[in-house]
Amino acid sequence: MKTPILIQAQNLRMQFDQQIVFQEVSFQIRQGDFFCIVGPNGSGKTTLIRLILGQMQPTAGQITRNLALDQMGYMPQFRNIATDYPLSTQAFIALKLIHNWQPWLTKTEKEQVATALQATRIWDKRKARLGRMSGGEKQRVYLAQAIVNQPQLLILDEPTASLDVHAKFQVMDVVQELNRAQTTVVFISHDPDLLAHYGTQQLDLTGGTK
Ligand SMILES: Nc1ncnc2c1ncn2[C@@H]1O[C@H](COP(=O)(O)OP(=O)(O)OP(=O)(O)O)[C@@H](O)[C@H]1O
Repeated sequence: MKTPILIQAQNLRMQFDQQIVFQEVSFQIRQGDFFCIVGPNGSGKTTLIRLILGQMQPTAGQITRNLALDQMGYMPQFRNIATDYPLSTQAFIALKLIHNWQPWLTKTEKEQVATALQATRIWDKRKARLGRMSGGEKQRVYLAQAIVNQPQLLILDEPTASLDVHAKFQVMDVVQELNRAQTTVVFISHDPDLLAHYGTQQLDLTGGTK
């Protein structure tokens, strides 16, 4: 039996001034998918993610979300962080949960941070300063922040692009475990090995302007 549709896109067209980035793009993302978006630089992968996240509206076409915006977690492309960045790993992950009206964590929220630290296998580094961690560890911290409120849909924009082979598979193993535990994954990558190994669906934006 097919699982429920979380995202449905019909005939999407995206244009900035005279530049058509893509058009006639249609797809469905179902619960449990490991949905890969591929295409060369500038083909509109990040733009498509911004449409899914509701941060932009398409020039034409329709995108329907059958889940709330706060049910989506997003890990952007690699951001390096200065070595003197003052926050610990766990404090950085908790930033996602801090509310202006209550600037401390509840017991449940502390448990959510602990769960995210364990799921991404950085529990032992929870008190380490983020700025001093390796590239692969930082990526797992960003991943932990993206999953701390247990989103139904997790969107990853080239999560392994800057990593060596070992660190790459450490990140991907965590993502695969999350997917097996029913988190739907949307995954942008240029890495054919990863796409073949983990992907269950693929949307190719190559030549999307035609
Ligand atoms: N807000 C914007 N205003 C104008 N042009 C934009 C805007 N956002 C994206 N673009 C343009 O849309 C095109 C697609 O950009 P996008 O970042 O989505 O591509 P991408 O496939 O993610 O690229 P990469 O693989 O290099 O990350 C680019 O030419 C970019 O300059």
